[in-house]
Amino acid sequence: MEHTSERAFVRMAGVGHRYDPTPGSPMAVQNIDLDINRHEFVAVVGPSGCGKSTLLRMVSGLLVPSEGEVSVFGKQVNGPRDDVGIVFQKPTLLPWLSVRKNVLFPLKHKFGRYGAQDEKRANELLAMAGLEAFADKMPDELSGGMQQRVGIVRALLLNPDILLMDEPFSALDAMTREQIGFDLLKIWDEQPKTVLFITHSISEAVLLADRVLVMSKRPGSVLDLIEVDLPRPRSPETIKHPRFSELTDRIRKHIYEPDAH
Ligand SMILES: Nc1ncnc2c1ncn2[C@@H]1O[C@H](COP(=O)(O)OP(=O)(O)OP(=O)(O)O)[C@@H](O)[C@H]1O
Repeated sequence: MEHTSERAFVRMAGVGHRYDPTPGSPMAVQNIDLDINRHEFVAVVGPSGCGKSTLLRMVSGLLVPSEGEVSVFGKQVNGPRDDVGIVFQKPTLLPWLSVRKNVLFPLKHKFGRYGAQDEKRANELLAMAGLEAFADKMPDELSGGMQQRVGIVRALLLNPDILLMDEPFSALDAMTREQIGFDLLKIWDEQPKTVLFITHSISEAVLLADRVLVMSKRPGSVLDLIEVDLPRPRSPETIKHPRFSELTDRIRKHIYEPDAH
């Protein structure tokens, strides 16, 4: 029997989707073959509307592909999964709950209650995200960057195997964005997860990921899958690495000169 650790943790095989089921209607994404290893960090870049979110929704199980198959640990995904945490562009915190209670809310929603152990873990994760002093504050007392960190901690508290992030930092200013990226890597290093991370920022993709999936314009397919062979831990120094500009240039060429390939 094949050993599970030798299998791709997330596998997309011939995956495609059309929102309009009428035969002959245009595909949103097509022919996606991608294996993601356990605890790998894969970033997805590509032009607007190429189907990045569609891809992410198919991995989450919220969307069933009209072609091909998505599987996790060898089991086909055919409905919403429990072991997936999702972080969107906006954290949508509940304004009437404190930061800690916001973070604990999904547990309460899922199991009807949470215990002292959960609160302890919430406090640990909040500390890891630099939010220790803000746990009892209300969301509107926090900056946008802090609120987004709360959203990430909330997704991590359920300890999902897979973390899906859909342009999680795009509403943030450049400085906060870079810092929160490094904070995410620190958390990922301490609590490894399989991450699928959508971004419009080529440099962010290279700075954070193990591999970058470059998608073509609609219907989105795989243009390139780039191994980011930059040393870890990544830091602001990584940006000065000559390989960093080589990799970002390669992606930029795909995006801005797609016909050259
Ligand atoms: N619910 C839907 N119904 C019909 N068409 C949809 C739906 N959601 C997305 N689409 C279409 O599918 C294509 C891919 O959309 P998707 O949101 O996955 O792209 P994206 O790469 O994430 O875009 P962006 O970078 O602008 O966020 C787009 O052309 C979009 O209009």
